[in-house]
Amino acid sequence: MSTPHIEAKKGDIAKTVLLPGDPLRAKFIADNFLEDVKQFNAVRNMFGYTGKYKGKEISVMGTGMGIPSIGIYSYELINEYGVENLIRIGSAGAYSKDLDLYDVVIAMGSCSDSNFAHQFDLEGTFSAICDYDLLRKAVNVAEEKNIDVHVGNVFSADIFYNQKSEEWKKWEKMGVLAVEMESYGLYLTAKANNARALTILTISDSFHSDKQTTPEERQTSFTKMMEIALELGE
Ligand SMILES: Nc1nc(Cl)c2ncn([C@@H]3O[C@H](CO)[C@@H](O)[C@H]3O)c2n1
Repeated sequence: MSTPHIEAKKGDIAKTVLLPGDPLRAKFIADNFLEDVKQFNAVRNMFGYTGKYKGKEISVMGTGMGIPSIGIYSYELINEYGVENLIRIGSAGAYSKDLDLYDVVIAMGSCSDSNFAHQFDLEGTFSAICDYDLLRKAVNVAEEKNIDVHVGNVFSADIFYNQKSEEWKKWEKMGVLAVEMESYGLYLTAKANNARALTILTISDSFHSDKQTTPEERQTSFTKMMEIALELGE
């Protein structure tokens, strides 16, 4: 079997899947953390792998950047391959001045300027939230590993280079911790298709300083969020 975007056979993908935006980060995780690794996807170079972490089966696959892209992959993983737990691990920009580079943020909720929710034709605004059990497990794992985590709202943007350069300050005033570009699409797709989802982010940029991480660091470091997410396999 296959889908328009994933060439895996039924049974190739574990019930829990880590979802970095960058397929090369998926390869990094497979190469450095998993055993008995099998690659299940290379369509459009959106690499996907299944292996074992501490004896438990888990998969990792890139999603690409943006809500449309993660909307495609999360929908097919849930509905064609029976994936139950979808855990995005990615980078984000800090809106909150309390966040430093490499801090870990867990997105309890996700705001957006996306139209992705229009498909559900709701008379009102749907609150995109993570799965509570996954959130609770992730916070417990972080405490056990002495990893500080910031849990709260994020902004899932459709635009990276926003011409309204001061727009982010309005979201900061509402207590939004950070900005990324996928969690909103993941949370809506998971809720609408009876799956569980969580987003764990590492701060790679800040709106309060010019400090930046390099693309190479973004691809290979950020291991704290990986270590938390890998423990969430069932
Ligand atoms: N809008 C936006 N802004 C900032 Cl400051 C970001 N820092 C990291 N990302 C994430 O990294 C990619 C963009 O570089 C996206 O997948 C997004 O999720 C960011 N996305």
